[in-house]
Amino acid sequence: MSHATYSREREVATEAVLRASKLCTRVFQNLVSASTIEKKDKSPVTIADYGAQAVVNSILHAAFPEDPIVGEEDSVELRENEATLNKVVELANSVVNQPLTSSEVLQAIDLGTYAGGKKGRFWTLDPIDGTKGFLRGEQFAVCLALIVDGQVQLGVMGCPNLPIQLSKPDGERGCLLTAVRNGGAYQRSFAPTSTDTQIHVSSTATTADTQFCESVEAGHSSQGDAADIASKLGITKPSVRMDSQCKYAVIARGDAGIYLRLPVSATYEEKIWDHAGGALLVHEAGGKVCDAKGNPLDFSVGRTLKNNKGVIATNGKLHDAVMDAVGQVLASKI
Ligand SMILES: Nc1ncnc2c1ncn2[C@@H]1O[C@H](COP(=O)(O)O)[C@@H](OP(=O)(O)O)[C@H]1O
Ligand SMILES: [Mg+2]
Ligand SMILES: [Mg+2]
Ligand SMILES: [Mg+2]
Repeated sequence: MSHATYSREREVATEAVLRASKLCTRVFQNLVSASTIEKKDKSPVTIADYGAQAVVNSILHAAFPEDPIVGEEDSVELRENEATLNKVVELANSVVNQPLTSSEVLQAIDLGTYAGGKKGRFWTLDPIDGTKGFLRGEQFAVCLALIVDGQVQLGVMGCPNLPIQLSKPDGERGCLLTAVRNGGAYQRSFAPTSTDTQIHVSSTATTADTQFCESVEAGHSSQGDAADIASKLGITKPSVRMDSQCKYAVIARGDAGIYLRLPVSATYEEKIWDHAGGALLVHEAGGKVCDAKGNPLDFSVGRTLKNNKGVIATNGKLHDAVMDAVGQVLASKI
């Protein structure tokens, strides 16, 4: 089968994500302390969010000046706060080759205001997915994806705190995950000499034996519904709770077989940058992704997944059984 390999896009996206990941780790080490956590001070993650978006957008823009970007952040509040802006500029410049001025940093951030849609190609960026995980020192991810005519073609995700092997939490951390449509899903470490290893979903066909994962945040996914679904599937092990699109990564690597993200409100629309790269990773690793009604995720309708409700990702073999249980539990709700 012939297909686009997006090799140049992949190379540039990898470089951008690795540099932004380095920036995030630097912010965590220098600015997050017991006292910021205790005070629920969100300023470190705000700085890392802006810095990572500036770095990724400026690298993308230099390589592909015509490509629009749908990014989570914009510079409106940053323009009001000079002290924060100075920190963002300093941090961004600590990971890029060509230093940026403050106005270039602001402009780079605002390259992310594109509306998305079904025609042409654009990037979508979540500079830090899992902001709450970042502040807790747990999982977060820098997530970048390329969407062409409404379909995700490339996903690159940097997960600085994710162990290379989930079963070895004290082993090497920092995973770079990449998927290209019809080209497979891959993982490597952050080490410059590391090379891609192809990854695959688990082959488990028995729901009762499966590890399921969900968000840490009760406000992002209905954990009550997830528990009811797990119980219908005969799953007795507690869920693995993890922030960010690292959940898609652990499904794609076969560490877990089911990811449930069940609607908590009738009005919330999932954002495309929260799912584009992760969904392609699972698909290319041999799994399946859809919404709570079984519909494919529709990345062609703007900045949100307004045609979908919730997200279910599985290793594929378990998909029908999971959707059956989801249907029973959510029947009267969606
Ligand atoms: N009510 C809600 N339902 C589902 N997702 C929500 C939500 N409110 C916020 N989110 C999204 O959940 C993302 C984190 O996902 P998870 O819970 O899987 O870690 C957040 O990304 P950011 O952290 O990038 O803002 C945010 O976009
Ligand atoms: Mg996010
Ligand atoms: Mg984010
Ligand atoms: Mg956010």
